[in-house]
Amino acid sequence: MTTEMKDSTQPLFTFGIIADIQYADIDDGFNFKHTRKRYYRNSIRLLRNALERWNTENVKPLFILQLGDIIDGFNKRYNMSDQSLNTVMKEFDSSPAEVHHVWGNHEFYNFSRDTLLRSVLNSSVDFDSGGGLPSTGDIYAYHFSPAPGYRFILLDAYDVSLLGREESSVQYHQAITLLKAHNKNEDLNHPPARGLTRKYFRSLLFCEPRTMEALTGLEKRFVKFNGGFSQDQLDWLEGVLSSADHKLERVTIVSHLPIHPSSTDPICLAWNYDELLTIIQGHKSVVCFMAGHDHDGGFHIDHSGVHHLTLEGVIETPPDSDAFGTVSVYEDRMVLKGYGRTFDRLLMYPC
Ligand SMILES: Nc1ncnc2c1ncn2[C@@H]1O[C@H](COP(=O)(O)OP(=O)(O)O)[C@@H](O)[C@H]1O
Repeated sequence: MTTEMKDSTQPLFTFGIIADIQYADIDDGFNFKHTRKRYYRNSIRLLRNALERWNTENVKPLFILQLGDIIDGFNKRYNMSDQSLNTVMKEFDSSPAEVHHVWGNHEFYNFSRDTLLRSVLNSSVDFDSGGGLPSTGDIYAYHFSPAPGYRFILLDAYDVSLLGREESSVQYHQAITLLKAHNKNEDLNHPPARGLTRKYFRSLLFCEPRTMEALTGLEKRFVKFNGGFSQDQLDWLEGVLSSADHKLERVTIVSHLPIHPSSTDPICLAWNYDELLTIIQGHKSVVCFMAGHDHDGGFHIDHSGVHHLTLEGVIETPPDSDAFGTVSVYEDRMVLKGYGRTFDRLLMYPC
């Protein structure tokens, strides 16, 4: 190989990914169902491990994607929200690259939407690449292009939600109407009836979509700790993706909530995941969708060849392990190098 020829093993660029740090200066605990241990103090040590790794990689990441739930909701109860956010952001000071922050439910347990928009967690302020924001001012979504031919889009999965929205807002009204139509429980964090198993569902392939959703447990997503994407945001996304198609870009979309039922426990899905899927499957530029929220992680390649990666959560990762990754971007693929609980994955672009 001559020196002029491009070395195909050398990535065009790399980036880091990490999800659900949920830091709090409190003793270890458990998730709601008491099935998973949560290591609240140690999560900052695992973030440190990730940053140390990214700082010592041969090819330093160009940016880091922090996929939401950076501090835990318990901070609010102990009046430690600002203090804990400062602690985590101090760790990020040693980041070798710019950090893009996604917002999850725990951001809204700690802060109002207005506060978040004015906070260090609003990375759109630094990285909006010109006209990148939806026209409605308080949707936290933007896109950026770290290298020619590549675009990343951050979505606001709590745009229509009971979390972070004023009760008088249109979005709150839409959220409560939708939730109550699907969830009859007094406590809206408690999911609606489970539905039947997937095995039984296979024999019922031809039933109505709504019945199918109930039977497969997809209705479980209608809980207060999830949210959805407004029509304004979907219209904006359509526009960004049409432009990316036109420019023959490779697009990766990120949100706190996963949008493919096969990439997560359905209790973690965005409410209108189906509308998102329809949009991204209609745009050939999209190669990958990354999310957090389901701490067990998940992965699926949909019928359009789009990769749906749900990253394992730091908060439920034992102190002797890790949960983060470095993604190397090539002309025909992305390669995820996972650490600890996070798997290595080859993400070939759809043809
Ligand atoms: N089955 C349930 N019934 C009632 N509340 C629940 C249920 N599952 C979760 N919650 C509540 O919803 C919120 C989010 O749940 P949690 O498991 O802590 O989510 P996360 O993974 O985002 O931390 C918490 O306040 C939790 O207590």
